[in-house]
Amino acid sequence: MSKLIKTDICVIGAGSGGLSVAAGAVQMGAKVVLVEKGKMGGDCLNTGCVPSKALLAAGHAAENARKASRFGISTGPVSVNFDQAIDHVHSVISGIAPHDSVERFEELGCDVIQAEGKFTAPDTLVAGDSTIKAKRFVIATGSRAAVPPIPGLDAVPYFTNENIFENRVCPEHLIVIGGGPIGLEMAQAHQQLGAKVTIIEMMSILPKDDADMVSVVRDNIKSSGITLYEGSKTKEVQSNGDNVRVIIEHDGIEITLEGSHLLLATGRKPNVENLGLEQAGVEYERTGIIVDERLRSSNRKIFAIGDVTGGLQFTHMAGYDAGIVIRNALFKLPAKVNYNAVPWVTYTQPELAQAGMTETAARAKYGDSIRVVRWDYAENDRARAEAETTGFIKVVTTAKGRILGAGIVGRQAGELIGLWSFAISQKMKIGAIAGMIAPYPTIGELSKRVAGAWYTPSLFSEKTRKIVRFLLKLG
Ligand SMILES: Cc1cc2nc3c(=O)[nH]c(=O)nc-3n(C[C@H](O)[C@H](O)[C@H](O)COP(=O)(O)OP(=O)(O)OC[C@H]3O[C@@H](n4cnc5c(N)ncnc54)[C@H](O)[C@@H]3O)c2cc1C
Ligand SMILES: NC(=O)c1ccc[n+]([C@@H]2O[C@H](COP(=O)([O-])OP(=O)(O)OC[C@H]3O[C@@H](n4cnc5c(N)ncnc54)[C@H](O)[C@@H]3O)[C@@H](O)[C@H]2O)c1
Repeated sequence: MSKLIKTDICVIGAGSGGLSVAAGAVQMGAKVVLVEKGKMGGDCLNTGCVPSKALLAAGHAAENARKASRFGISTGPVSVNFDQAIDHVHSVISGIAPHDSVERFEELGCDVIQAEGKFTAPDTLVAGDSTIKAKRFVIATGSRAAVPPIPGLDAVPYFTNENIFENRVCPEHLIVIGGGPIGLEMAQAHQQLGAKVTIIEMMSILPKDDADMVSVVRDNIKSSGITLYEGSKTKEVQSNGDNVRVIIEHDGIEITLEGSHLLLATGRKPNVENLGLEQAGVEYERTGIIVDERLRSSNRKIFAIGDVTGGLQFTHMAGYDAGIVIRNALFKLPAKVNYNAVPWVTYTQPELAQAGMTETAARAKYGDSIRVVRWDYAENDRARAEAETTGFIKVVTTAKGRILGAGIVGRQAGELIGLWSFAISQKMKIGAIAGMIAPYPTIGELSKRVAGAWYTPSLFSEKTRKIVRFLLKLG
């Protein structure tokens, strides 16, 4: 017999977004039901950020050992135990899992239902043997790998992010279709752990990032031995015994690639199916659930957050969205999203990080009045000491110096971008960063130096020299 539950908030999906809403709302006194059909923690913990960064860490460790000779340290040939690298991945997941677990959320006071949720009416969701009536619903059902319509794909085995972290044998030759962040991070992790890797990208890699910065990543990917085909169409996939054959068209020429394994990293699809969205009066399109600036769907009592809305698909954005929903649903405040200062990072070696507008986006909005300043890692003493001088920081401002965007490609770029995201969100001018005291020698000095470079043309000009000479004459 069906159990009727009446609640304040019902959250569907216990990934980055859903867990943040549930934890926040219940600790602020709301009655919360959390519905999850799969693993608690969603994509980020189980098949996304956490395993990918753990596998990259293993790859980077192998690569750093290989490169140790530049410091006069000899390691001998580096041998990789791939199975143990995957053990590391799963131990990281298990270490974080209690934080996202059913037990923790029940302890916080949530009613956790482990079943698939489906709306049957605008104010009713059915999950397992429970019928839930809530004052507000939050859809946080995430996304999954999009599988492109490549002929032959249904007849060959392939990895997506959902099963690649279960593979315990290092691929002899991994063919990756898609050169976005998933494709590049997984390509590099596998290459550094000993696989031969080929990437096929139909446009150009990392299309959402600054082209100058992407070219640094591209050079590094290629010089590491990964074969990269950009602007290439995947025409067909065939199985060949234990191998997979991928036929591509590159520069008008047909090329047949033979690999041991195939990874699809060709973007995401929102999880909108089987949710009863029509019964709930929630409109959606191919890219996801349609929401307004307050993250309300076409049914004003149902919010949608994170990947299922198809916007910026990052864990920190799902968390940010959660905060907006809490303010709207619990405190009845008309809080709206502001994505002006959003940071994101691709965790390859070198890392690529962006916050706010790229140069191209800023030029499109403000024209040629913008100013662009740049500073190279090669000019940074810490980067020299660590023999990691590849990369640069680029900052885009208005003519008057308000920071519009910053991009960093190089060592620890992801750690450095937070300062710029903060500065953009606070509408700061570049002078605030130029005036900051940065400890020496840190990679972080790059931020101060690039900000200082903004003033170089006026500071070291003939006009300044004249003023200084005049003032000195006064005694
Ligand atoms: C390989 C990879 C690496 C990534 N790396 C990063 C990174 O480094 N940094 C970063 O910021 N982002 C990264 N991301 C993106 C990040 O994982 C997502 O943006 C984030 O997980 C989205 O959170 P979410 O809450 O919207 O969805 P999810 O985390 O996907 O959670 C949705 C949950 O809803 C559940 N669900 C779905 N339908 C139903 C239903 N009908 N009933 C009940 N439950 C349901 C699902 O089982 C799932 O648990 C990565 C993604 C991938 C795939
Ligand atoms: N470090 C991070 O924060 C991180 C890491 C991984 C994923 N993510 C998130 O997950 C999202 C999904 O990542 P993704 O890399 O799958 O998607 P993506 O959309 O960013 O990139 C997919 C790439 O595949 C290419 N592509 C699509 N179809 C193709 C085909 N048939 N043949 C060849 N190339 C094809 C596209 O041109 C694109 O460059 C990202 O946009 C990001 O939001 C974030």
